[in-house]
Amino acid sequence: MRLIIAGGGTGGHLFPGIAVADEFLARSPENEVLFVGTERGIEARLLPKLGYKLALISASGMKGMGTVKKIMSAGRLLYGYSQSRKILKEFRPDFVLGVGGYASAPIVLAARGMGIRRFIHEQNALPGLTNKVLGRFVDGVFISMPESESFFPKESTQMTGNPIRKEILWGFQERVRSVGDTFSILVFGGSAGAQRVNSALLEALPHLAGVKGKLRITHQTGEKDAARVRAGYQAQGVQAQVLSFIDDMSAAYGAADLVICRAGATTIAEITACGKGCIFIPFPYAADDHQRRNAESLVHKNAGVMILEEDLTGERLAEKILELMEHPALLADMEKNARALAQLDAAQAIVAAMVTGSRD
Ligand SMILES: CC(=O)N[C@H]1[C@@H](OP(=O)(O)OP(=O)(O)OC[C@H]2O[C@@H](n3ccc(=O)[nH]c3=O)[C@H](O)[C@@H]2O)O[C@H](CO)[C@@H](O)[C@@H]1O
Repeated sequence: MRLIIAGGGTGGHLFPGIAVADEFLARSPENEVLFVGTERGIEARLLPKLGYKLALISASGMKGMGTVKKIMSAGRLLYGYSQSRKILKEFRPDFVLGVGGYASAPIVLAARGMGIRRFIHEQNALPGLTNKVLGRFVDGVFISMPESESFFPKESTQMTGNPIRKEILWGFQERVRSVGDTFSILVFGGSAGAQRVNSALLEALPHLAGVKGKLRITHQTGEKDAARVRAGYQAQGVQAQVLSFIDDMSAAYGAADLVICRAGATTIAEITACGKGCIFIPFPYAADDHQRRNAESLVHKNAGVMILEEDLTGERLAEKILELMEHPALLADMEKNARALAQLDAAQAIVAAMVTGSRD
């Protein structure tokens, strides 16, 4: 069988797609997967390294744009639609899965026009514009959080969870925690890094001076901020491994006693799968403030704590870190509650539903 996985742009859309692709290929040596995305998305950088084929189409978003840009964007989507028809004719997939991001729209709609079975997966508590529209034109909608159910047709929507890459699932079983008197913190700001989170950490360091010898920090900054953040740690004499992107998230989660991060949906799914205590700092400008909703789904179950950006100061962040460092029982509770929310079989459920054509 052949499957097209369309969409991406950011890691939060792409990585669940990769988890589904791995599961689909594991089912039969005859199965084939083709990804479809844009040259600007993270897919163009990552998929070739992983050995996946990627076809590029033209697409861009429209939300929040002026009239001229909207017209240009509509033109790109139309062109993307005709490119998608060509890809579908050549690859002849049995089904198409849109994983969100604007690149999924042209191909899912072209699949509809050609009578090819098509599905979408929504990672967030509040769906993005692309998926809200596509939900009406697909055979099945897979959701990750119950909060998004009401945005899609009831009869074709299935709660599966958010697929997690196998290396992260396996890493969870092999995780290594800090030994002795050290405390490991993993800081990352979603797939692109987050300048505001980076600054907050640097601002927190003076308030953590009393424990700085115990801290082992791994900090992902995003491409543009690595040098500044590295210099910030050095200036304050705090040991930290500063990276622009972390390729091996499994090891990074495994080693962490505490995670400090944004609240992208795929991050949230991984935190639950790995059972990590977490301080979430939602990105306040994500569409419809969906990161806050994502974080709340854990915070309301005492499976994480949240600091909103409007309340974020170095001092506040340091206070939370110290509280969790000094009260391991609080952290252990959070870990247990996070793990209870994990849905570890999302990739299997999605592939099973697509292959059998039935909701299971
Ligand atoms: C600003 C914005 O709108 N971001 C959205 C985007 O976030 P973003 O792309 O940041 O996605 P998530 O936070 O959900 O996931 C990040 C993914 O990147 C991986 N990772 C991250 C850092 C790193 O160095 N290495 C690495 O591999 C993580 O393990 C995870 O798999 O898509 C998510 C899923 O639709 C949304 O919930 C987010 O709101």
